[in-house]
Amino acid sequence: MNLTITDVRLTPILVADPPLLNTQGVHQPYTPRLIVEVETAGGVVGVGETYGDTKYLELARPFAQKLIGRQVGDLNGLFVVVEEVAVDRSRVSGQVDVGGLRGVQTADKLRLSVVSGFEVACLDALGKALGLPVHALLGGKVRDAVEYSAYLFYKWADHPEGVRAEKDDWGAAVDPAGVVEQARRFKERYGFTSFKLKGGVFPPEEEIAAVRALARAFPGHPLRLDPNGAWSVETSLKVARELGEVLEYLEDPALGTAAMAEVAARSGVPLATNMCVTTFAEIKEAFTKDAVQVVLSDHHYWGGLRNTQQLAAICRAFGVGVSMHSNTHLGISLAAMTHVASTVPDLHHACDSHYPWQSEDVLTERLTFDDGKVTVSDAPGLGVDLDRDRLAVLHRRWLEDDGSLRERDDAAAMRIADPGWVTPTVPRW
Ligand SMILES: O=C([O-])C(=O)C[C@H](O)[C@@H](O)C(=O)[O-]
Ligand SMILES: [Mg+2]
Repeated sequence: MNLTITDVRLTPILVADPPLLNTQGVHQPYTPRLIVEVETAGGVVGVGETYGDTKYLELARPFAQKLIGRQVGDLNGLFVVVEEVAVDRSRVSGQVDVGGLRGVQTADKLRLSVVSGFEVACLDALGKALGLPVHALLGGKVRDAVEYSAYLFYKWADHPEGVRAEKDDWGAAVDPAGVVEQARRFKERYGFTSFKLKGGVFPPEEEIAAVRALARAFPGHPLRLDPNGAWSVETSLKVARELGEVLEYLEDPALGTAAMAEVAARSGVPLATNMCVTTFAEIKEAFTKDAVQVVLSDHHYWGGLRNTQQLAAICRAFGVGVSMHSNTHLGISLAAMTHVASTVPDLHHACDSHYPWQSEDVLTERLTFDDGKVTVSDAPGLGVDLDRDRLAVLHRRWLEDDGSLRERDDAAAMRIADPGWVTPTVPRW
């Protein structure tokens, strides 16, 4: 079996996204993703998916060229080769800014975010070539299904008038009643039993009221609130006092390890993060200061499925919980998340996924949630098939875009509705 990589195809696409609100603004009507295909001399094709903004494409293109002639099973080599690709320094700030819903922005992290799409594609190809599911290549599943939580968002019924968009059927959710209604639908449609509300949108009192309404409507169900670091330490402590009884955890209430450590020390509520621990380099300080009790991994920016397993092992050693974060993603990534999550022994919290918000996909068959869970596929590779016609349609949308949607920019999308909008400084409350 010849496992030499002979071709790597990169297809940037724009996928429909509803008007979901977060502390920065609102989601654009279409968001960029990159689909990676790795083909071997034996004719096997593996697929991966990652961020599709220009800064990722700029790295992915030269990286793809360097992989031709290498072995698809040389996963460690991906991390060596990517170091040879220069990162445009103007693309990284080295800071956690409020635009960084995913934490610090570094050259390494940019590279890892690109590698992850290729690592998944290589694992898919390797699995298909060997007749083994990706979870087997990762050491084997320890569960047959992976549980996800309902990812609730404040949202408008529609994107601003005059903006080209796909219509969704979720309606508006801008108050406690709307949030509860959205949660009911999530439960009805997918069977989710835990709920996460994306906060940092309205003043904390309104978000506290929404979580209380959820607690009344779904007694005993795990609840989370995530304002993406929008609150001060004092506000975080107030919310923790008011909601401590009903929250499974509070996610990134305040920005940065020092602030998180203070909130953790002064409140009894467990804190989760996908903002202050987003790289291996950030682990030591955060764990030493006991700043977080749950790390929400994301294989995209941690550098793939095997790095996610390494993160889980470190968390285990420190008695810190692990679960998964998600941004807008398609079925390839949901399959990848499910494979890796199935191999992590102590996964004690339902993982996040935006997938229910994505009405479009590039697969011949969408993945489904049953009782809030995705069944772990035992088919070779990821167990998904690319729909080339759909891929072409979504790529055409990217080609035809004048450039305004090719970079995800929630603040710019908000300015269409509210021309005076500027990305809020933090703490916002
Ligand atoms: O858990 C989180 O912090 C996120 O999911 C960040 C995301 O960027 C989310 O807020 C979004 O896409 O609006
Ligand atoms: Mg978060």
